[in-house]
Amino acid sequence: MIRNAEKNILLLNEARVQALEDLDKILSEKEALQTDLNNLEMKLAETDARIKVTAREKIHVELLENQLEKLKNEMASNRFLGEKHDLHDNEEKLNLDSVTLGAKNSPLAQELSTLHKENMLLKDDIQNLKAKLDDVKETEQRVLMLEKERSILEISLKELESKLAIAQEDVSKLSAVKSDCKALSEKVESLQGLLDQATKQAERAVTVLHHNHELQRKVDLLEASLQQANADKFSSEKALKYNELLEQKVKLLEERLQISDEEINSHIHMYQESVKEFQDIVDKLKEEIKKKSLEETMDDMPLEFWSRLLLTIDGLLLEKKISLNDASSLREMTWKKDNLIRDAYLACKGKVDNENLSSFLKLALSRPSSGLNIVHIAAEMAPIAKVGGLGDVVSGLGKALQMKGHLVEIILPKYDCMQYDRICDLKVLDVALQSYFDGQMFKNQIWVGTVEGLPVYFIEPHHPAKFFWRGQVYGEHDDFKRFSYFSHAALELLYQSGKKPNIIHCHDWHTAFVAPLYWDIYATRGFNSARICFTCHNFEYQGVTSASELASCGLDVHHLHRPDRMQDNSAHDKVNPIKGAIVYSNIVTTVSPTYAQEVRTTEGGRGLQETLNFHSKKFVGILNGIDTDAWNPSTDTFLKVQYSPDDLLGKTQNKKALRKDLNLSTSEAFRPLVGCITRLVPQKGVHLIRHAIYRTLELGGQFVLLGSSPVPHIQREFEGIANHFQSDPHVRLLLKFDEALSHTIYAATDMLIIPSLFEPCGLTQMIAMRYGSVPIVRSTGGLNDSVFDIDDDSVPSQFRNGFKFTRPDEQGLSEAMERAFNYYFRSRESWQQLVQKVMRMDFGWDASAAQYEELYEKAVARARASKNL
Ligand SMILES: Nc1ncnc2c1ncn2[C@@H]1O[C@H](COP(=O)(O)OP(=O)(O)O)[C@@H](O)[C@H]1O
Repeated sequence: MIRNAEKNILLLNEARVQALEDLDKILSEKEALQTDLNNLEMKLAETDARIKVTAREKIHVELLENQLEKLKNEMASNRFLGEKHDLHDNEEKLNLDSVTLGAKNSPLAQELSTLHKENMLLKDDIQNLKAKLDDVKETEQRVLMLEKERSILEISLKELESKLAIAQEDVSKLSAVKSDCKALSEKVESLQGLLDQATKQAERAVTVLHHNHELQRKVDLLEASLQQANADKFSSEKALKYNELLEQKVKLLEERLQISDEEINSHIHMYQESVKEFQDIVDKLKEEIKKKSLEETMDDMPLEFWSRLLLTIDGLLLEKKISLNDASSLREMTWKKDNLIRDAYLACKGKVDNENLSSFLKLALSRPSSGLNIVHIAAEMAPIAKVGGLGDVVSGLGKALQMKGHLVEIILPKYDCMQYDRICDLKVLDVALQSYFDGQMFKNQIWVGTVEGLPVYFIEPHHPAKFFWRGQVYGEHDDFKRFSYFSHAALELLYQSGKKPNIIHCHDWHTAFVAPLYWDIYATRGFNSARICFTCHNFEYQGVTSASELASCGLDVHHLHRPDRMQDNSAHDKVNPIKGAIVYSNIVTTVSPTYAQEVRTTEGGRGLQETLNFHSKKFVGILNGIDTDAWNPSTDTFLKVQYSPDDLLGKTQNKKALRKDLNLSTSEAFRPLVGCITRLVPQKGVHLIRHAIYRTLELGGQFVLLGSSPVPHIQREFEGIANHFQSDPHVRLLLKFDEALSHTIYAATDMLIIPSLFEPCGLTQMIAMRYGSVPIVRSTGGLNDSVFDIDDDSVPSQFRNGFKFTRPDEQGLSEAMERAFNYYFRSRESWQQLVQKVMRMDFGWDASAAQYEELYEKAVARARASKNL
């Protein structure tokens, strides 16, 4: 296997070299063609110039021809006049004229003919140039073709490179297996040594045994002689003495025999011991190998494989190629990562089409499973459709739950503006899902693919309003319609595919409709296996709208437009989707414990405090995590140099590189670089961000802001500040959304500023810490739960990781910034220790996912208990 992989790598390398050579050739050909093209373009320019001269000469010729025509006319009129005037005078004039004309005519005719000739020549030239022009066009087409070929080659080169990367991964796996093998063979070798030793001892024992036999034979002989001697005992004195001697000898020999017997026994014992030891080790090894092979079969396929398999099964079911029973058995096997289904799928070469469908189906088995089936219905998912933290949560939490053995599936709208290159194996299913909206049924195309190893369903509505063909995720005038439509279609998909999820998890107001739709419409149709979990990522956005709008997605307005259901607590003629989800869900969460407290107060609840307090038993705050694979400075490919807490040199190099890229002064390497990565909305404390820029300059630092605003006046204000600092050596404002740049800023900065007025959770402070950028934050919401002040003695020192301020004003922020700068300038060593400490803190999803898991399990258990009653 190793050799094959190595061979494959060699082949890939050769192919890569070949492709590079081809590319070089094409490039040099292209260069030659480019020079030809340049020459031809020059000739063309020359020809143009000549054509212009020719045109000018042609005009000249035309002028002369006009003159000639005039003269001829004059001659004719003279002839006419001659009829009226005196003949003599006329003859004289005529002679005179003809002389003049003769004098004028002959050089003119000559000039005319030369011009004519020239004209002809020029015409020929033009023809030639046209032909050359055609050649040039042809060459251009060839260049275009070559460029196409080049891009095809570049694509195949990229493919080869990615294959190479996979092969290299295989090699690294193989090298791990190799080292295991090495360890095993070392063990076998030592066992072999033991065995050799034992064999030698056994051989020695056998020799001793032989020797003993020899002695025994001699003893026997001596005994015979003794008997003989005894017989002759009385015959002679000599014989007596000889007898005594012999007896002594026999005694001696017997003693020796006994010793040698003991020796043999001890050798045999030792031999038996070492054989036993050998057997034990062999048994242990067998056990280890068995365990390893079991582990390998569990882990040998990436999660991606299982997700793809799952989507294949769902596709077959939706396309009605397999029965619901078969589908659920196969889904369960996939969910349990069953070897049988894996092998069958691989045997079908990773394709389950009509031909091998029946053999694949034979594998249908049903076994009970311990994990839950969790379906997230959301408007965002990182990295394909991310606007803010919600996208990160859907994929981060989904991956963590998948790792814990649950079957996690995601349903998203199929936006036109997704990052399609991050979706694997995207394909459309041969099924048209019908869903209700505005009194009619509409067709939906269902797409499937995997994102970050998670199975994802994309719903593409065939609705004339083209709901998800808007070039953006949110911010459309008809968002309420778009997302209530999607919520309904998502439930319809689950219902029609016959799935029986344990948990349906919806997020924010965009999919909050799922809760009332599920309980009022779908549960009454028998689709009631699930419990609903609703997470509100920000209570500022509630999707409040006129009550009548609710009817479009099939909900009953009269039934829901009530104070205890969906009626908005402030605008009584309106409905509030978030309130509906709080009322209708089994579990309601928000994204940090502090924020969960804040929204239950009048100041923080945005009108929902009473509803939340009423439903407080099912309401809890769980701090979000971050995706530590996606946010990892030691593997981050967006960075110039990767680094880790044990090797911070890379961080310095990233700082230098960013300063250079942004044209900031690099003269003092130690000058602190402060960053801010944010949506520029009032929630984020825009006036404090502005203040932080000026304060940083006063404190001797540099400032980089990456952010954009959906609020026009804020965007304009920051454009003004950006222009003001356009060529400043210490401040740069980048007013856009740029994922790659955000990674480089986290890596380059020494501190990150987050002066939010309120912050449900906030991810930037956790990402910043992972990249060694110390957070300066306002103590609110999730910032309060994840950042602990360096100077706060009430917190154990190992948890202190940043600088916090309470009052949301300039003075509060300035004070925290000053403390941070003082800490930075006081001692490089202690700052570095702080950087290392914050980088090592665990902000992964594991702990938070475990809390969600517990909530889900409790809700499912309650549901089971109530069914059994
Ligand atoms: N201009 C930007 N360019 C790139 N990424 C950004 C930008 N602004 C914010 N982000 C990213 O969006 C996420 C913000 O999440 P969070 O702190 O929860 O704020 P919110 O969800 O309120 O916008 C982070 O991953 C952050 O890196």
